Amino acid sequence: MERPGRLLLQSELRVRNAAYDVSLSRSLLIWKRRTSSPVYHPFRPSVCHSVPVSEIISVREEEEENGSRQRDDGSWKKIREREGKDCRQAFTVLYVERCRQHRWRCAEVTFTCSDEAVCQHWVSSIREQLATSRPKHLLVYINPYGGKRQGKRIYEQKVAPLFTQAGISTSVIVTEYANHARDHLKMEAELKKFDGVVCVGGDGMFSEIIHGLIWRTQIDCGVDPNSPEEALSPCSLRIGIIPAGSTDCICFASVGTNDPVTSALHIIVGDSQPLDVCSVHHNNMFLRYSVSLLGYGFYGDVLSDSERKRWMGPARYDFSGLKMFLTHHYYEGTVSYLPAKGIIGTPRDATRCRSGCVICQHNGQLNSERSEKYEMDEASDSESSGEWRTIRGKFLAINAASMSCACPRSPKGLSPAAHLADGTTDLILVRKCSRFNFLRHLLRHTSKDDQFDLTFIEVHRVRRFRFMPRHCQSDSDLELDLHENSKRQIFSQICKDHPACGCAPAYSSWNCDGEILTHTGIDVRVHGQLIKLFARGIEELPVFEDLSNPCAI
Ligand SMILES: CCCCCCCCCCCCC/C=C/[C@@H](O)[C@H](COP(=O)(O)O)NC(=O)CCCCC
Ligand SMILES: Nc1ncnc2c1ncn2[C@@H]1O[C@H](COP(=O)(O)OP(=O)(O)O)[C@@H](O)[C@H]1O
Ligand SMILES: [Ca+2]
Repeated sequence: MERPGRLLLQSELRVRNAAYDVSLSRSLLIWKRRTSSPVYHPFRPSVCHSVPVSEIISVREEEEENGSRQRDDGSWKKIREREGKDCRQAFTVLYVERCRQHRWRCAEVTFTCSDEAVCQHWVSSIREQLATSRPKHLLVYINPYGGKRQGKRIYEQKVAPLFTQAGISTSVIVTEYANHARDHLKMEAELKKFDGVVCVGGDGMFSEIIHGLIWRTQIDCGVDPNSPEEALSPCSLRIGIIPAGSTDCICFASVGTNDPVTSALHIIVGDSQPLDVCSVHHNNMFLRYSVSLLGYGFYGDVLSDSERKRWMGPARYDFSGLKMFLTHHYYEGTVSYLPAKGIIGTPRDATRCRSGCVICQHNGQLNSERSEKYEMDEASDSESSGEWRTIRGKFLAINAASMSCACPRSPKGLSPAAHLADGTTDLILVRKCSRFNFLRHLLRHTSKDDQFDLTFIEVHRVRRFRFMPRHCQSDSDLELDLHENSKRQIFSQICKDHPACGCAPAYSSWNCDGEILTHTGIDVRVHGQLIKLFARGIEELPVFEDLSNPCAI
């Protein structure tokens, strides 16, 4: 916890029936019970509370009317009788309170004092401190169709009242069809009017939002969004995610929980978390962006199968997950990748990306220096200097995790040590193995055991990678392979159209943040810290009492 710093204001105020020394600095609001209070008890330790100013949600004056007080929002609150006759003026501070499992809730404390001018001075001083980096106008998109179809209700009941309390104005659009939000952001939205965009939905809905926003930013900055070699311009508007989808992995991996109230509070206090974005191209043609999982094989098949079972809601993933595990398809192809050099951290680290992550800061800085130095073409430079590595094989899954991909199904995620904003993605290759071994790997996503500590798994931290399915390889490659497996190749082509015959298909599809890609051969490049979320990364859970707590001083 921060030290208080220079005091802006200090008064004796009352909380309920007790006198408190209350102080405000740029960083902290502290209220400490005075020992001279009439209700002071010698055997009870003095009570001291402190709240970082950055975690104050709002402050409101309690207005007096007919002997009782009325809140700014119109609800009635009897303060006078409770607090003694000399206490006439009151204000209430709403602030963030931490609960279990990274959840935040809104707590409040009402201060009273006899002097109206003092009271107003407090309210205006606190409001002044809240003025920085907080959103005032937000553009909200709600997907009424995602998850359990509760997006609209979640927003109206849990989020909108908090935005109102915090004095945030909103423009709300309930989407009417897929890609409505994306196209509105691309072509219509008056972005200058807003301080941020809010996405109410799942990972697929978030994907729509970033596609609209990144595209629009590139057009506004004169950057060609189609070119795989262009350095993309970062988006200035932050994005808030109110989880209302099926997996909500982007929210879970950046906040630590899928809880609409917690997300709303991170938006209100104006948190900022940069995020890496991968661009995906096919033959120099832009396909999509991805921030969490790009998965071929197992996760691609689960997604394709589950889309046909949307009526099941989020349970569709469990059904299709089990089905695809039993199907046990493997796919052949070539993966080439450009290892991330000069960075700190590896995918096998014990350290995790947490709030204020120093690895993201260090590597983020390195990436921006690199892109200034080598603006030309990093990829072809490195290709000629032989930095690319190539692996050919049979894979059950090829996954690129640009963040941990933690979610309620797998609380540590697909790549537990991946970072939100280090400019890299973790490329996980699961080679063909027995069902039993694949199950061991999958089960380790849900336990403490290392899912990479298996002979058929390899993981690399990369800046760029390419995948080419075997049947799309060059003629010379194909000639070599034909001798080895010509029969299978012919059958698998046929069997893609006739799955009933029981042969394995030749191709899977890519699961790109929960959306299916139409092409299998792809070129993926990480753009470090391209977007920003209203989040602060997962907070470290307190292990022992913080000795720098100002209340202990
Ligand atoms: C037999 C025990 C198996 C346990 C395996 C658990 C592994 C789960 C890892 C899940 C990683 C999820 C990565 C996130 C993907 C989402 O982007 C995507 C779309 O989300 P949404 O739009 O909110 O629906 N979700 C999925 O692809 C679901 C994958 C589920 C796999 C079982
Ligand atoms: N009004 C709408 N009707 C139908 N589909 C929509 C609508 N709005 C958004 N979508 C699409 O719904 C899909 C799933 O959305 P998402 O919010 O991610 O839910 P889920 O997590 O359940 O997949 C996304 O592909 C998104 O483009
Ligand atoms: Ca990353």
